[in-house]
Amino acid sequence: MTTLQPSAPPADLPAGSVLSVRGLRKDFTLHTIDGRVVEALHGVDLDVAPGEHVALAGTSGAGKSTLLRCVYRTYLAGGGHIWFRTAAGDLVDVAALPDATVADLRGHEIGYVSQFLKAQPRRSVLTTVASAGTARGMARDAAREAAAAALRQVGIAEHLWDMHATVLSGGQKQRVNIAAGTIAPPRLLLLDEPVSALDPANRSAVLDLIARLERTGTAVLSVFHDLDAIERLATRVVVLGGGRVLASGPPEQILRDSSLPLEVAR
Ligand SMILES: Nc1ncnc2c1ncn2[C@@H]1O[C@H](COP(=O)(O)OP(=O)(O)OP(=O)(O)O)[C@@H](O)[C@H]1O
Repeated sequence: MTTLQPSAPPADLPAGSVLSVRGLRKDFTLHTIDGRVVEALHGVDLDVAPGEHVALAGTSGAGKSTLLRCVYRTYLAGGGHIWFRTAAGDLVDVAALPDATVADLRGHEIGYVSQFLKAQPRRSVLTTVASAGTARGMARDAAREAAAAALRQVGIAEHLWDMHATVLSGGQKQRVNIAAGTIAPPRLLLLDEPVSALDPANRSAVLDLIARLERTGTAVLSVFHDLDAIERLATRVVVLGGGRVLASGPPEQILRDSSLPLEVAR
């Protein structure tokens, strides 16, 4: 994978932010359709502070998932910077870091939970969650204890813990996924529709867990297709449209602004 050229962080980034995205651009070239270019992000700026939960909103195709994937470096940015403040206090540009450093950050400081669990074959539910903890530096026994607590919290019954995660239902997998993604809370948690397959009771348990993480200082950048979840959890909503930031503000203001292109369900 290639990387952009590293550069020094600008002096005017907010002092306390965990994440400061500046001028982020991303295009996709569709080689199978005559090299057509899809312009997904056109120069996005946003900041997330510790304990802050920034929810991305906007119509389908606005660039929300692409933004999360650029921050996690699943996609390489086409331009701009993704400044991340590490636990050691260094500001690093995720868009320009070597792959090995990105892998290390993912292991310890930046978590990503999508709507799908990538379950390893023949690995039990408890081991799936515990190994996410050991990957973040927890001792084996502590990770198994924390995994049990996280599974209880998201309502996965004990008789399921020794089953292979691959055989669970969609909603069960999604809850195992969130337990694994939050077992050792990262400094920055990226959430891409983490409750899309859940019934109301389980959804509520997962939202409680995310709220608790925020109170312990985890910075969250999320996509929820659900106005309730945004109202309950977000401290700020950033509305994207056509790959640009259209508006940013507190949920109570943004979600009631009928002039904004929001696409969320009640
Ligand atoms: N891997 C890809 N290859 C080509 N185009 C892509 C790719 N990923 C995203 N896009 C395009 O980038 C644009 C933004 O997509 P993205 O998935 O970020 O939107 P979104 O706001 O998350 O939408 P939704 O709410 O429907 O999930 C869309 O036009 C999409 O087709």
